[in-house]
This record gives sequence, C-alpha cells and structure tokens, in this order.
Amino acid sequence: MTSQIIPVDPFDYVVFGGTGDLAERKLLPALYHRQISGQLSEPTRIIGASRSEMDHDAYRQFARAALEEHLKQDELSEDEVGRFLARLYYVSVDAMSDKGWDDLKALLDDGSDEIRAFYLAVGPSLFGSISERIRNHGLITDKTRIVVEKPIGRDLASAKALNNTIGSVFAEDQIFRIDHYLGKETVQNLMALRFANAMYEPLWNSAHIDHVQITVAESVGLEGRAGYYDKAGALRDMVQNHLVQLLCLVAMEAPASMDAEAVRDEKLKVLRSLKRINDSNADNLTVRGQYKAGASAGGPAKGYLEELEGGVSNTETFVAIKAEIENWRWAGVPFYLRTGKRMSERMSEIVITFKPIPHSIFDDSAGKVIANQLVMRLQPNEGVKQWMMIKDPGPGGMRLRHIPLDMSFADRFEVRNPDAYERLLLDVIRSNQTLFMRRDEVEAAWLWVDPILKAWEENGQKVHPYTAGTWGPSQAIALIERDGRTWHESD
Ligand SMILES: NC(=O)C1=CN([C@@H]2O[C@H](COP(=O)(O)OP(=O)(O)OC[C@H]3O[C@@H](n4cnc5c(N)ncnc54)[C@H](OP(=O)(O)O)[C@@H]3O)[C@@H](O)[C@H]2O)C=CC1
Ligand SMILES: O=C1O[C@H](COP(=O)(O)O)[C@@H](O)[C@H](O)[C@H]1O
Repeated sequence: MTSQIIPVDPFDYVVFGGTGDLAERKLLPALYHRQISGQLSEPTRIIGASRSEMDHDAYRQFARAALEEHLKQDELSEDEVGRFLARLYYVSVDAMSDKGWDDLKALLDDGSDEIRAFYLAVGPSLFGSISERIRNHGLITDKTRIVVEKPIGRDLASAKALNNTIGSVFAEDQIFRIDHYLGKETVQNLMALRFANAMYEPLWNSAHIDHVQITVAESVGLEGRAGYYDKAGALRDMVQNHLVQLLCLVAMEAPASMDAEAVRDEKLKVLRSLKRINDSNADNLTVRGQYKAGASAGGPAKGYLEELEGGVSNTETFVAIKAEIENWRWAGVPFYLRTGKRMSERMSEIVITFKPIPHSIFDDSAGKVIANQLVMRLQPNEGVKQWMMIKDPGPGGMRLRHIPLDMSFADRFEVRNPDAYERLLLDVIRSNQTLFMRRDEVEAAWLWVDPILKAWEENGQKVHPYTAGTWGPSQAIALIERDGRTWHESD
C-alpha cells in the first residue's frame, strides 16, 4: 500500500541556524526526503542563514555531509543529492545586528513570488531580534510564515513575552510553533483511531477507562546539549510540550473537523481542565530523578553530573507525574506521565487500560481475567495493539489468555515511516496549523507547569538518583503502585 504524494507550491525556506544541529540532523534530511518523494516543486530554494562565514558551495558541502551522515546509503542517489544541493543557498547573517540582512533580502528578492518561510532553528533568545529584523528589512510578503522551535519560554511569563514579541511582527495564522511529536505518524494516528472508528468513543470516558499511561523514554543522555538541558530539565524539555500534547490528543472531545482552530480549541479545553499541582500536593503527585552512571543500550554510560563535566546540578532528567483532568469525561481517571533520559530503552507509548469486567463467570482454572488495554506505540516499532482475553485453543477446557490484536505498521504498510519534520515542514508551506501549537495552548500548558516548578523549588523536592539503563527511580514505581496499578512493561 502506498500513500498519495501531492506536490506543494514552490517556496523559499530560510533556516536561521542553518549550520546548527537541528538543521543538520533533522531539517535538511527531511527536506531531501520530501524532494525524493516528488513533493517539492520548482523553483523551491532552501537558504541557510547563520553567522559563520561561508559561500553557497561551502554550505552545499555542509549539507552533503549532513545527508551522508544522517540518511541511509540506499536513500542517497547522486542525482537526487545533486538536485537537492542545487536548491541550497547560504547567507551569513547575524541575528543580533544588521550584518548580512541586505544580502538576505537581495537573495530573496531575486526569487519569484514564492511562499516564504522563516524557520528559527536558533536559541529562543534570538526569536525577538530575528522577527523584528525580518520586518525592519522588509522581508515580509503576503505569503510569509515563521516557524519557531520549542522551548517557547521557560515559564509562563517568558512564554508570554516571546509570544508578544513574535506576535507584534506576525499574525497568529503566520506563526507555526513546532512540537515535533505532533508530526509523528502514530500521534496523528491517535486521531484516526479515535475519530475514524465508532467502537472506541462510547468507551472513551471514566465509566470504562481505569487509567491512562503516557511514557516517552529515551536511551540517550545529553548528546552535547548540556548548556541548554541543564537550565531546562525534563519537565520543561519534554512534559510542558510533548507529553502534555499527547495527553490532550487522548483526552480532547471530538473536534468539529480537522480544521486547526477546531482541534486546538478542544486541546485548550483539556489544558484548562488539568488539576493544579502545587506545593500542597507536588510531593505526592510528582517524582524527579537524575541518572547516575550505569549501562545504556550502547554500553557503559556516564552519569548526568559526569556528562556535565564535574558540575553540580539538581536538574531532573526524569519526571513522573500523576495528572488528572477535572471534567465530566475524565473525572477520577489518572493520567500517569513519565519521561526520562538514559532509560532502559527508547520507547514511547500511550496505554489506555480499561476497567475490569464487572463479574467473572469463569472458575479459577480458567486463569485470571486481565483488563483490556489499548497500546499505541509511538516509537520504535510503531503500531497499535488491542489486548483482549481469548480462549486458549484446544480441547483442554476453558483456559483464558491475554493476547493482542496486533497492527504493526511496518508489517501492514510498505511505505517508509516519515520523520515528523517531513510532515511539519510542508504543513507550514500548505499553511496548515492543525499540528502546531497555538499561543493560548502554549500558555495554558505553562500555567499548569509553573506551579509544579515553583513547588519543587519551594519544597526543595528531592531529585532521586536512578541508574542509567533502568526505568527511573523506585519512587516512580511507587507513584503508580500506591494506586494499585503498575507501569506497562514494554513488549
Ligand atoms: N537539536 C535538536 O534536536 C533540537 C533543537 N531544538 C531547538 O532548536 C533550536 C536550535 O537548536 P540546535 O540546532 O540544537 O542548536 P545549535 O547550537 O546546534 O545551533 C544554533 C544555530 O544558531 C546559529 N546562531 C547562533 N547565534 C546566532 C546569531 N547571533 N545569528 C545567527 N545565527 C546564530 C548557529 O550558527 P553560527 O554559530 O554560525 O551563528 C547555529 O547554526 C533551539 O531553540 C533548540 O532548543 C528543539 C528540538 C530539538
Ligand atoms: O524535543 C526534544 O525531543 C527529543 C526527543 O525526540 P524524539 O523524536 O527523538 O523522541 C529529546 O531528546 C530532546 O531532549 C527534546 O528537546
């Protein structure tokens, strides 16, 4: 089975931070993939912009190396790579001064009347200055959009300030706030599962669902991002955006359509219904952890403090939270969230555990009746499993077994699973904001996160050590076991 490819209109993508890690690992490979899928129309151009001095050819060499390093050999053909590199341009621009901006304007004006997207793959401290310079140098046309990377601020006040600055230059429908989890195939599939099937909706509430688990586990550590990460920590880096967005997609009401405003309105209602966690309950509802040396998937792993090179730090690399949504659909259904670095394996999933049957007609010899579970595996091994009880085949009498209806996407579909950025980068060109965060969503998420941060600080909440290569501190296990439940084991 293959999917239909519809080319998008030609565009100029200006990537501020075009020489950075994100551009190298994600953006350039994603755009290359869209080219080989036949989705880029002529004369599409990609313009790298950062302070480093280099000409177009040197940037093309940088991009070639990036593709060679981050794509598989069989994805690279000399023809396609050559065609891709010919789209690339580079301008040396300083976000903090006017240096290079006239050159950028000349290059952009040299193109025809294309869609113009500015991708801010730079630190958030540069967002304001770049936005204002884009305006002051006359780079905004009626087909302009701006893409901003997370983190949008480090608390509600700074997020509002950033949103104000960007919003003073661009209208909300021109601003694309990326949360790359929303571009992941299985995350979008969550909406298909919920809203393109009749069977789940009647059960999708507190009468039938016991609890929900959302796990985003990484096996990697800091990956050279200590400067950013140590100031952020797992709550700001992952929970405020990715996990909270996943929770919204699980919990929201059916939107009127897939229209961006309709979907985002529903997510916003969920965010506004999240029960406050503050200094009175943070100790019971949240767990912080930090990894110490151990063994990761790739071999021996340093501890967080060693990765910081001798620093002293209380930054959490793991968080578990028992969240609750105070509305009619979800009252009393806990949403257990956990995320961490240097965990046992890279594994992200959403697990919906249904309530147990009200009464069993089977005697003990049949075995225990286990509650149904719907497991949506976001990565790796993307797919959906609906765990059910069935009779063990054979004449041996009624013996029950818990087995999954298994829909592994790799087995079912022949198409390559595209990286989230492939979808999102082109949604910007299509001007489709459904999978991007609206200003009020970002701020509502901070409104929930801020009191947790404050409580941690004021209560001096302990950061529990956990060994690299494990599932986090034992306190996270206790968080869910106190309620008579257990974390779903990866299968
Ligand atoms: N890397 C990742 O996986 C992810 C990153 N992000 C976010 O994306 C953004 C970029 O991250 P990342 O690529 O890792 O960062 P890097 O530090 O690797 O890259 C930063 C880029 O910004 C450029 N830059 C720095 N200062 C200026 C300036 N004054 N004017 C113009 N360009 C400048 C740098 O080039 P030069 O020095 O030549 O100017 C470089 O190209 C950050 O906001 C990050 O939080 C979000 C999710 C994942
Ligand atoms: O946004 C971020 O996400 C990555 C994890 O993304 P994934 O697509 O590899 O699951 C995380 O490593 C990083 O710290 C964070 O900033």
